Amino acid sequence: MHVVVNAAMSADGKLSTREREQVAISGPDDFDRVDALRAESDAVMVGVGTVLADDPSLTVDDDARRERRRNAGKPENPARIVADSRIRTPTDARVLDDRAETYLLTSEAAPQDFVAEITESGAEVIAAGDQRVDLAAALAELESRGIDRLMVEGGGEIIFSLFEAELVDELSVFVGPTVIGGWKAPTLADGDGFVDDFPELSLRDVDGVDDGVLIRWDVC
Ligand SMILES: NC(=O)C1=CN([C@@H]2O[C@H](COP(=O)(O)OP(=O)(O)OC[C@H]3O[C@@H](n4cnc5c(N)ncnc54)[C@H](O)[C@@H]3O)[C@@H](O)[C@H]2O)C=CC1
Ligand SMILES: Nc1nc(O)c(N)c(N[C@@H]2O[C@H](COP(=O)(O)O)[C@@H](O)[C@H]2O)n1
Repeated sequence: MHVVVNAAMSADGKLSTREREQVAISGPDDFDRVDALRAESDAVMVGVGTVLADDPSLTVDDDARRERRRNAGKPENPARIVADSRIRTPTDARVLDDRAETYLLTSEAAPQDFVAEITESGAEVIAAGDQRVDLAAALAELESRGIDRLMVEGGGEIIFSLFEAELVDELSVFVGPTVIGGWKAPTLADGDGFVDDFPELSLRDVDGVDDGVLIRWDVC
């Protein structure tokens, strides 16, 4: 499986505010690039923190891109994946609507009545890990279901865990023309953080997009 992490951060490295409210950091050209990246992916993944904060749809906006997917024999939207160890995804979350297939990655600690409720909402539950989602095992399970190209949109906690598990192949970051600030505002990689064995990145390219910069790295 090829895993691409894509996110937008402020010039000071924040993904959103200390209140975890969504901020449009990207401009129109970057949002369009993100839409194209979604359309090229088999699935788009977020952590449940992002579902609770943003209630994203994770679908492809552009009609022509959806039509191209249909013409290629694919579902019009990529599958949606939420890492949600104990099932905190609300049953009325947009990721559970019928516009795309949805997988919830959970752990053995997920209450069985929640599993039943979420399955009834139409999502497929994949349990991997005791207390937290074992991302390597869950991604291997997704690969066996035909997901070869995975785009991860965040947030900071799930991005850190994917780097920690050495599962990221590519990182693209849009650095936008704004300053958010705040010790408690989420950053690109939160979690426990590394103290050594830092993941190394190899610069692929840098482009001016909107009033910011798009930086793309391969993970070494
Ligand atoms: N600017 C951008 O591009 C983006 C910004 N955001 C922002 O990020 C914030 C949400 O980020 P976070 O709070 O960090 O939440 P997150 O979206 O990274 O989800 C973290 C949650 O995922 C679950 N999880 C299950 N297994 C896990 C594992 N192995 N490792 C880590 N987490 C696991 C846990 O419940 C954990 O609390 C929101 O404020 C949202 O607006 C989110 C996505 C993109
Ligand atoms: N690429 C990007 N730029 C920003 O400025 C952002 N705030 C985000 N946020 C991500 O996009 C998701 C919203 O998805 P929908 O448009 O509702 O499908 C949000 O949940 C974050 O993952 N991304």
